[in-house]
Amino acid sequence: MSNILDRILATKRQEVADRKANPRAWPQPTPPRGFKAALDARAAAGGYGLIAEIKKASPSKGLIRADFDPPAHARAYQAGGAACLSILTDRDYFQGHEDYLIAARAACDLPVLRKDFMIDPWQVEEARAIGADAILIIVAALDDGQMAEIEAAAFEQGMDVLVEVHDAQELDRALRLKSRMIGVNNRNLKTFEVDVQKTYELVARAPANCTFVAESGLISRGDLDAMAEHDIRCFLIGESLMRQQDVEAATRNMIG
Ligand SMILES: O=P(O)(O)OC[C@@H](O)[C@@H](O)c1c[nH]c2ccccc12
Repeated sequence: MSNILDRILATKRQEVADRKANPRAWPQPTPPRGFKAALDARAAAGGYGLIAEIKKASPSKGLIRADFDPPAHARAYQAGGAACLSILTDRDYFQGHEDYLIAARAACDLPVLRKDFMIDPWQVEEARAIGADAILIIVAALDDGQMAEIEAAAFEQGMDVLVEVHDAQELDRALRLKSRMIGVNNRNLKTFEVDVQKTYELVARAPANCTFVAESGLISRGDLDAMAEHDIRCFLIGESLMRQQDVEAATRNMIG
């Protein structure tokens, strides 16, 4: 039985093959905006470093936001105090699009993570070409050699890398890479189960010199304050902000 992550990766392999065969031409992007530096600056100043996600839909929740407007959401997140953006570009499972990233990034000054399933360094070049300032490496999706190759491609383009893990074994593998920006996804991508305890479990095993990001299932200011007691100050939040009519106010209430 294949799980949802396996299905997504199978679709992605086909998509990448099609894109390589019919590449789009992109305008020259502006230089990378420091993604990790923006997060670290907020945490160092005693605040919360928020990666606010622009997500229309997901395989676990279906449609999340009907009046989906990436540039407006980008401006609202920035005005509400977010440090960075995460923008889903996967079409088949998240109703994302690379044009959403281009439009959202042009509408604000925040560094942007291309949230997609990276399986090939070719996608890293494409990510930079559309303006991404950081990419995601999902440890559960790749072997060590693939991860290192994708990371090297990103660094070569001046981008940061968020390395995403879900258990202690994946964290050990993540720490063999060079990036010191580690995300714990509280959602298991194979079952969709969400358990914020994952963050608490793994923060204890992460080295002090890394930017540690708690991801998924964070709903309230209280969730963040509880994590801050454990020195977790950076967060990736999508659904709970995207569901609010007033995204700017919701963002400010979450981290202000
Ligand atoms: O919407 P949430 O529960 O706040 O979660 C955001 C983000 O963590 C989630 O979208 C995510 C984390 N890692 C991923 C990998 C692929 C797709 C999506 C994700």
